[in-house]
Amino acid sequence: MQAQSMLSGSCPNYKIPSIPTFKNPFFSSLTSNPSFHFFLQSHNYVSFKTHHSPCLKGFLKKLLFCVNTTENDVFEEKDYKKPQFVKRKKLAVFVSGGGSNFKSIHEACFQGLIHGDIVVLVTNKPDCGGADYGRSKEIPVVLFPRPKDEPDGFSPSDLVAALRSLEVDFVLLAGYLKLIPAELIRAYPQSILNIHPSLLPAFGGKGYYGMKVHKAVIASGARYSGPTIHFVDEHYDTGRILAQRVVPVLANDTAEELAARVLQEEHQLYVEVTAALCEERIIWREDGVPLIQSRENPNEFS
Ligand SMILES: Nc1nc2c(c(=O)[nH]1)N[C@@H](CN(C=O)c1ccc(C(=O)N[C@@H](CCC(=O)O)C(=O)O)cc1)CN2
Ligand SMILES: NCC(=O)N[C@@H]1O[C@H](COP(=O)([O-])[O-])[C@@H](O)[C@H]1O
Repeated sequence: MQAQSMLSGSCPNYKIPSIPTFKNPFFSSLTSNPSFHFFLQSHNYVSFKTHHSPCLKGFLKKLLFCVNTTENDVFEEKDYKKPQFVKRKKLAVFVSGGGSNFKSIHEACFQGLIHGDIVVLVTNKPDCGGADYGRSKEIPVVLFPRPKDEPDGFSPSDLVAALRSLEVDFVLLAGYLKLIPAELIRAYPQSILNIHPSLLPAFGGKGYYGMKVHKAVIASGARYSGPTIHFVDEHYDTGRILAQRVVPVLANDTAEELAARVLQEEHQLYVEVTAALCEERIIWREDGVPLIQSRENPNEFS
């Protein structure tokens, strides 16, 4: 039996065919069914609990295969009587500056909006605002990369080992201004996100960071800008785009005014995306485009 795509949260790293599949009437029966919901099972788990109404029971058994399963792994119906659990995730955040995105994510974890915890802060600027905030919250602060001619700081292999020992699940770059080495990217495939303050692929790449981005946007005459969250690959800002928000660029905007408008959207967007990441609601389309599955309506993707 050919492995088929699945849509529940019970099997991460699954692939789905291109969007037309979601017009399949089965999906509407799944999500329109009032009994399909999930709730926070405990501090450690988010559970996807499906009260098996008759129409749902058979449907789930047919549908819920993962690409990475074989016939032997077909989930038995009994499996679906037990709620599907999602483990609380461990996050590493990388900063170089003020750390307002880091703070937004940390606060969202504390408020229960993100099913995860920040277990380490990594920075190349140990005296930056983000590092100060991390220390004030008793989050371990790690220096990376090791500055030239300085004994402190981690090498790439040290950093990977440290993240592994802390059981980090995902890495979030939030205003980090150094190139992430291939070693770390290999160690965390499809698990490193970055937020950039323009609508990539425009105004991205080497030299495009902080106010430089907003100045270039205004100078270009662009009428819209906004944050992009993308997966990180070996180059600056070329990884797969996961989410964007659009804000207007006003005729008399200064770079500072535009930066503030974009940053406000960044804070909301990074919390929403990190929440989806920690709830395993990121789904990879067959053509390699990552999508976010709606929490409220699992057959809706954005
Ligand atoms: N492997 C990757 N590493 C990083 C990425 C990425 O996409 N892949 N994103 C950056 C963040 N970023 C844009 O979002 C970015 C940061 C810095 C630069 C840049 O030109 N940096 C300067 C040095 C600046 C400094 O040290 O003050 C440079 O490399 O010359 C461009 C884009 C984080 N890492
Ligand atoms: N190219 C990377 C880049 O420019 N990142 C940008 O740095 C700022 C960090 O602010 P914060 O430290 O207050 O989160 C944010 O605007 C982020 O998009």
